[in-house]
Amino acid sequence: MPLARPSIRHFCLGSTLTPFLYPSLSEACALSIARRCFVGRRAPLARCSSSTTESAVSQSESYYEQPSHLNPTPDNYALTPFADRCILTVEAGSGGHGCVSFLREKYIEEGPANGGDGGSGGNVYIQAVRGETSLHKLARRRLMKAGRGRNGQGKVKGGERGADVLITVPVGTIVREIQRHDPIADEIEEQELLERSRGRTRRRKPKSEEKRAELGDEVEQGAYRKDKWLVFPGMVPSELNRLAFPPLPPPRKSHLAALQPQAPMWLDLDKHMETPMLLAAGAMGGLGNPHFVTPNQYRPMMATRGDTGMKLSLQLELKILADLGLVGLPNAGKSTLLRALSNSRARVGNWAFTTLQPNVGTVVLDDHKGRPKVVKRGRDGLLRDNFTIADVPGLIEDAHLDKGLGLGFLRHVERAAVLAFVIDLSAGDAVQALKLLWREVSEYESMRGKELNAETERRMTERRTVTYTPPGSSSPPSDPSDMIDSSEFDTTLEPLEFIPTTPISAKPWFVIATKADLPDTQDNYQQLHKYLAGMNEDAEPHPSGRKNAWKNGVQAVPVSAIKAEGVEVIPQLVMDLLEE
Ligand SMILES: Nc1nc2c(ncn2[C@@H]2O[C@H](COP(=O)(O)OP(=O)(O)OP(=O)(O)O)[C@@H](O)[C@H]2O)c(=O)[nH]1
Ligand SMILES: [Mg+2]
Repeated sequence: MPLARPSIRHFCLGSTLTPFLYPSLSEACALSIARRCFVGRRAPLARCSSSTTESAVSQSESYYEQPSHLNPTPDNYALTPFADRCILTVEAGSGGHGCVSFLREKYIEEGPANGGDGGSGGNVYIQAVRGETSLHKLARRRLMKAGRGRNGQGKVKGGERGADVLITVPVGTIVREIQRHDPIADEIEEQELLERSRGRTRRRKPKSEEKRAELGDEVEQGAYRKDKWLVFPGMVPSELNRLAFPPLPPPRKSHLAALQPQAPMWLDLDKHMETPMLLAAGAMGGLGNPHFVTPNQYRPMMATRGDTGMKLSLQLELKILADLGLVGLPNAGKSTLLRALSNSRARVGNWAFTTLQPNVGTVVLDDHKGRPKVVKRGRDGLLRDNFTIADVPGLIEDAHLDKGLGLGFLRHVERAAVLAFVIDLSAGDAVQALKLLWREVSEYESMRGKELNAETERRMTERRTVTYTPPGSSSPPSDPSDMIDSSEFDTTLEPLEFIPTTPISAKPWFVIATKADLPDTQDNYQQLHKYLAGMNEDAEPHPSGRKNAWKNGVQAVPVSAIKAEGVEVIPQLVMDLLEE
């Protein structure tokens, strides 16, 4: 399909009309722009004389025809792989097995037990880091598994610890637990239930066999369990039947397990993390045969197997945390604006839905090349030298009914501190366009509000611990062999529930009126300006129709993104609004 380029013929007329982008129209705006203008700013790129000459016409015409950074050909863009949702199964490492071994030396035929303990399994950590921008790598991997501990060896050599894994995610990722299978936690719970049913309120410390023998207690006998015990290699079944097994040692958890987030896990990683955070601690290794030496059994022929690591099925969702979110109809010029303000190479094309995934650009306020600095401090009191902008796919009328690309992408601007409504002055009534955008944004807000209520209700009724239930059964399995492999975890991807943030309508916002270089756009801008002035003076209601909506001197900035005219005022405006 041939790609439609903008018709250029009449553009030149517009550009001659906008040497300073409507200074006479908006005294207030011009004043504020002048106030915000940086000292030593570069002159606007194209300043035309008021008289339209032949040469000016042809110059302007060639300006629009010449591909440039701001007027790129549709194939001039950088597309980074992107995914903002994924399901990930993480598995903590299983413990290595204990070892059954005996000292054998010259003249010591039947030496004492000297089997080492198994190493513990590797841990799974998560870290939100600034450089990451997408979850696509995790979406492809689907399973992250920590290393298994090595088995113990003779001469009381303990097994090596399993390798840890680190999951790095972009800042702004929300992690929610879907399912959990923790065999040791289940075992501990089962034992506690058993003890409670026997009428013991407090767990008694198990006495050692020696102590019991001293006290004349009957020594408890355990039984052989294939999933728990390891016996001396080469032992035949008849020997195994004669072997007296001690009671199984109580289930053990790594001391690191106390640092794990409580179940059900819900993490909002909205800050850069200097150190990783533990998600799942590795399981303990098995005990070597010296642990089972008793006065009666000098050479125990058994050791325990390492514990199985816990498995977690997690849902990850990225909600980009940009300072400024661009909201606009398709083809309004959002991506061009992003290119004009940052070094982004977002795709630009003269058709709707050129942008299909969010783009984030960084506006450098001071590039150490003599460019004026916007002097503003962030909330932490530090001088800010940049801010980020998120450009998302365009919204259309009835997007809340899933038309166009729906409202899903609004979640990327939902957490932005400031919103900019990008309105195309050449595409009909700007006021109507602004109202339409706000209508869709309010629909999104009410949708999220309902989700929040449902989520609060759900959390109130939900049990604190999450247990794994195999498909088709209503109660958790009692036999560990019933436990199902992680590959059978339910991996349906539902949108994550609402995380309470500032309502969108309560965020500071302003309007960027684009394509101000085109002819016959001044009237449209004037109408928009009048409407916003009326709204600021309470003569007009807020376009969202909400009560506590923000309207603290909303401005409309006329710009020509394609020529980078008028965009210089945006950084200072955003920095001022970021302080609101
Ligand atoms: N004359 C003029 N044309 C512009 C301006 N800004 C953008 N355009 C043109 O408008 C068309 C659409 O621009 P985009 O930046 O792709 O618009 P968008 O809002 O990102 O569109 P979607 O990604 O589809 O939502 C392109 O042909 C741009 O060259 C402007 O300030 N003046
Ligand atoms: Mg775009």
